[in-house]
Formats: sequence, structure tokens, C-alpha cells
Amino acid sequence: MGERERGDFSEIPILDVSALYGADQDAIRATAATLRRYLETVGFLYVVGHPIPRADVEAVREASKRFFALPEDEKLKLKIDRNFRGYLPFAGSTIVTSSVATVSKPNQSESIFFMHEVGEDDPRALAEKPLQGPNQWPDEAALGGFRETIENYVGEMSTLARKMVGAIALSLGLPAGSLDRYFDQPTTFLRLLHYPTQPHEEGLFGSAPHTDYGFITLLAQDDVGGLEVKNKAGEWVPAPPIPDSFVMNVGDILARWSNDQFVSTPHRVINRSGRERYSQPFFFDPSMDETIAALPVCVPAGASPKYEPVLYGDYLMERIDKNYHYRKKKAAEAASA
Ligand SMILES: O=C(O)CCC(=O)C(=O)O
Ligand SMILES: [Fe+2]
Repeated sequence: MGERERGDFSEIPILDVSALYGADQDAIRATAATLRRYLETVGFLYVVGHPIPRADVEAVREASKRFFALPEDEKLKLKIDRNFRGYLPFAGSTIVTSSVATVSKPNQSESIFFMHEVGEDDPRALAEKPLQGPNQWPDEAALGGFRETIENYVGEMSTLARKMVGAIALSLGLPAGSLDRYFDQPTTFLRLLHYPTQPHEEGLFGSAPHTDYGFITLLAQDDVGGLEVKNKAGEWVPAPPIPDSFVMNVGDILARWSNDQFVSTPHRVINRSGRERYSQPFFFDPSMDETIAALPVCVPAGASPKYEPVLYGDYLMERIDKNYHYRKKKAAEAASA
């Protein structure tokens, strides 16, 4: 890709990140510089050359398939709770804050969320801080090894995400560790998604056009395809499966933090393959109690930042309450109380 402006792309670029795991400073800088270009122009890229074993990605996919194959009443025992952990049944979320389209039909997917683990006796859970509590795990008797598989993957993905945090800092000309403190207690979501094959129907999506809320997303998908990313011309550019890659994208808080230097690009899923699709996005976000204010390096001299500073926890709660049916009623009640 040459000099290009934001949104001017017709395919999703591929970045080999293996240099980030070595000691060659020139190679690290070159990787960071390329990353910067992709985050500025596309907001999406494939990450290859990472050290996460294919078997660990596939183990999560197999665990996901086993979970979604359970009877609905078993899955509903883990129904998503006030801390946003658990099972979201088919047609349980509608994206209403989309800037891309007026969305009314429910997403054609079911999913289960696992967030960063917060034990019942953790001060954050005891203080009833929003979105801080334990995960809901399936019965070991029904799905042996499930929790271990998920927790191992979350550990590996967190390490990769921290590598990318360092590369993003470097890409902006900051010291590699300069953003680390924002992720001391990261807000993480592993979402396991199951998309049945869907009928041809206007305005019907597996995942309706949206942008992601957080900092970065690292997504593993199976070999079915169906993810599409919107370019400046309004075309939906496919992000087809590439073996051993993660699709990485900029979320809204990274765009905001970068004063819109980096772009949070709309994307959607339509699964008309005739096959079931499984994907596993991992969302890696700042600590809830960190304030996100425009990075000075991203604000032109003499200009003011485009956005007010925001506490990440407040920002996230607002986004989540707007987007999920099951929370809307509660949020409205709280607002009128
Ligand atoms: O399943 C996918 O490929 C994308 C899912 C997605 O965009 C999301 O959950 O935010
Ligand atoms: Fe997304």
C-alpha cells in the first residue's frame, strides 16, 4: 500500500509481527511504522507471525461448538448476567448506536461472553462495581476441560494484545512501555460466536454493521468467511479466513484516544455459506478506572483535542447499556430512579 488516505482500501492488509518478538530494533521500528499506516488508513489488518499455537485456537473453537450444541435450557442456565458474563441467546442483541445503518432486525447469532475474571471476594465485586464479577462456566461434567481451554487462550491472547499495545506506542513515536499502565487491570472480553447459515433477506445480518467499542480486537475465525469491512467508497470488503492469522481492528476508544488519527472501521457479518460459522473475537481494553484523554502526540500543535477525557468504565457502561436488549430496561429504570 502506498500513500493512502483513510478508508481507501480494497483488501485487508497482512502484517507479520514476528519482529516484535526479536531484538532487531530496526525491524521492530519498521513493523511499528507499517502498523501505523494500516491503523490510519484501514483500521483493520491480519496479524501473522505471532506465537499462538494453532491447536490452542482450535481448542477454543471445539469448546465453542460443544457449548452451542447443548440443549437451549442448559445454555440458558448461564444466561448473561448484570456483569455481562454468560450466554446471549439467538437474536438477543440489536445494535442501535450504529452510525452505518438503521438496524432493526436482531443479529442472527448466539454467543457467550467471558470477561476478565473477578472473584466474588475481590474488592471490585464486593463494591458492586459495574461489570466486575465472576464468569459463568458450563458444568465440568457436561463440557470437561472447558474452563482450562478458555483461560489458557485468554492468557495467550492477552500477551499478544500487550505486544500490540507496545507496538502501537512505538508507532506513534512513544516509548514502547508508555501505554502499559492503562492495561494494568485490563477489561477483556472473549466472545464465542455461532452464526447459523442465514436466509437471503434485506437488512438481515449475522452481525449488523457496527464499530467495536474498545481498544483493539483480535479475532480468530473458522474457514467459512462472511466478515466484511466498509471502505470509504461504501463498499463491503471481505476479510476472508487466512490460516493462523488474527484479524485485528481499531476500536472506538483507541480512535478517540488517538484523536481520530487511527480509524475505527465499520464491519459486519453475513453468513450465507450454507454452513455454520464460528468465530472468537478477543477484545482488549483499558482498566475501568483509567481516564482516556487524547494522546498529546496525536493533537496538532495549537489545536485542541477533539474529545473530552472519559473514564473508561463510564464510557463502556454507556455503550453496553445502549446496545443490548436485556440491559435496556434496567438502564431505563436506573435513569428514572
Ligand atoms: O464474527 C466476526 O467475524 C466478527 C464479530 C464482531 O465483529 C464482533 O463481535 O464485534
Ligand atoms: Fe466487531
